[in-house]
Amino acid sequence: MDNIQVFMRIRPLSEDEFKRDRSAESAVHVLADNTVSIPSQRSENFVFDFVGREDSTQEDVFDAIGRRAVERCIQGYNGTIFAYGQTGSGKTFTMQGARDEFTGPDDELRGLIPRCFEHLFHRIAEEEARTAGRVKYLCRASYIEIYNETIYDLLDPMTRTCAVREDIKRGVFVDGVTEETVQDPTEAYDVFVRGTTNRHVSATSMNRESSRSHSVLMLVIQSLTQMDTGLTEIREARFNLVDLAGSERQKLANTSGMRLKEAANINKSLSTLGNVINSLVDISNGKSRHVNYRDSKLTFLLRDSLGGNSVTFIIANVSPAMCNDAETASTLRFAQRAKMIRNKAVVNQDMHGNVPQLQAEIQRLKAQLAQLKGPQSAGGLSPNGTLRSPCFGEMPLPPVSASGLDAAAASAPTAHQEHRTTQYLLILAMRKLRETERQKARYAETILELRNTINRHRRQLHQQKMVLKLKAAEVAAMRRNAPLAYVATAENAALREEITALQSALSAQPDYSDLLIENLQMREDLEYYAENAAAHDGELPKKSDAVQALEALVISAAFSTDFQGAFPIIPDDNVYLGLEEKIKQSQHHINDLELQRDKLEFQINSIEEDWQYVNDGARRLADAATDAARAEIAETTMDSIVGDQARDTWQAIASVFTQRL
Ligand SMILES: Nc1ncnc2c1ncn2[C@@H]1O[C@H](COP(=O)(O)OP(=O)(O)OP(=O)(O)O)[C@@H](O)[C@H]1O
Repeated sequence: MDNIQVFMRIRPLSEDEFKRDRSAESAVHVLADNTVSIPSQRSENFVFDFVGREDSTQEDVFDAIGRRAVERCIQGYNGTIFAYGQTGSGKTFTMQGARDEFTGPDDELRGLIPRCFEHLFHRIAEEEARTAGRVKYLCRASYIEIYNETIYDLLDPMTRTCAVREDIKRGVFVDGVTEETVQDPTEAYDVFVRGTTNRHVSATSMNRESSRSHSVLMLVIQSLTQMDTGLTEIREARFNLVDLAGSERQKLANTSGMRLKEAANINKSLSTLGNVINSLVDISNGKSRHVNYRDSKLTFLLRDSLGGNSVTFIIANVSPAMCNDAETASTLRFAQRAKMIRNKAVVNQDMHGNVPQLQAEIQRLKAQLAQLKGPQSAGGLSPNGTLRSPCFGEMPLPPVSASGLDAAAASAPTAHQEHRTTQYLLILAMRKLRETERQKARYAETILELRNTINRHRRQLHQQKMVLKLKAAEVAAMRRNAPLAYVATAENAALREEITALQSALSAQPDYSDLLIENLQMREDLEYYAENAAAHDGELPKKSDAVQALEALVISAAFSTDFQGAFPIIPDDNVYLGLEEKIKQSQHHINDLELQRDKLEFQINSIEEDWQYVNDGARRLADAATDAARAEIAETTMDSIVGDQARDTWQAIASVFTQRL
């Protein structure tokens, strides 16, 4: 059992970060070659297998990680390198390098991927030469992107999306993904560049950012060794180079539509990764836990890399800036936890040969078994012709022909060598048997998990139906209460009409000032007449009497009934303002009610739509005749669903139908 190896890499401070912090002080303090802390976050000390400082070169990182990973893959072990960290922390720089193009082995800034290609093919050439051609290597490369919980084939962007599947023979694999044979670093790098270009093109045309998706470059390294017996030993290692999406949590607030779905899926896949790691850490500490690998495409696909059959390396990339110290601390905590996971890597090997060769080998082995293993040994032949194994108890042996025994006796000088071959083949058989047992246990676990999920979703479905009913009742009640809204609207309309009438009456009324002007005019006239009255005393009334009379006339005229009828009453200003305020309040109230109604209707519609998709999809799944058709229905239905609960339910239903999704 080997722990996952964790390497931390601090990138140099960027210009923007320097401007923002106005300081070049690093948030990360390197205390020793493998120990760091973040004082501004009052963090504990973090201990890793290797700490790459700001001035670490790409060559340093390759020497610490890439070279070791390639060596293990050449021997037949699975290997994985993950680059983890917040957006902009240097994941792509570490994995790919500074440029999108491959400028050759002299480029100092090329990353782990090109360097691994170079070392891999250099070692293959060495091994083939050392064994004088008895060992031959074959490499295949594929390249995928996981975005929004969907797998895209980056080497064939025109194809539909791919599905992750599992079977006893191949383990977990991406079904239908393009695999290209590569024979040297340039061919391998060409595959990588093509995939990267397709990723950028898709990102631009589909309006998505590469920092929001995971990319996985997968190499299958097969070695074929020709044995003296005529049999061929096949070793197969899978080497995954993974550039993860930015590890910061995506904000769901003020996000909607595709962006909301995207952010929710990134959070989901990252939190699943965190949950898987937490469960594995618990298991390493002796607790019994179920690991939910199937909760995200990434963890399911890379199941072996986390707690399984793989030599795994995690590179925790961080920024040194003070403004990123919280994210940096979070990355280091994640990496610290991941370091506790224990993997069990074994060489993946198998034997192949034609039927006569295999039959001959079996005969020879049977003979050796009969000859070399006595009934006294811990594992050996019992008198009744069965093989006692320490692991499996008594197992019946295939019949041994007399000629086989004779042949074995005749070949006594090579008995020791053949005994070793027998042991070797038996170990292989045992391993296979154990692997099958483990697989069976895993299937049983998965079935149990699915049953639990289905039951949980049944309960959720029931609850959702209840919620739906309640919401429908609420809407019905709102609709019943709608007369209130109508009353308010009618009241509002009546008030508006009243105001319009008042305004038109106001404009139709002769201006009071006109009357005053007329009054003043008349006063002037009166003064004129009064001045002349002295000359004509006795003919005209006195000036003061005339003014009084005129004023009395005006006042009495202004309040006479006839006058009131001719000029509508001007409302008081306060009444007018009060009315306007009332109208405004009614309008707000109506708007609120309408908003609430729209919101509820929208929620109900999306729930109903989701369930419609789920039901339709389930019906179509039941009718679908082939696995491929079922997988397609499962994928397209999933894309159409927005709500999380409906998605979970659909995943459970779809996986029951398709069994392997
Ligand atoms: N060790 C380093 N030395 C010099 N420059 C670096 C280093 N690491 C990262 N950079 C630079 O920092 C910037 C961000 O790096 P990069 O794109 O690799 O981040 P990332 O983590 O992959 O971001 P995303 O999640 O958005 O893909 C790039 O301009 C890159 O060239």
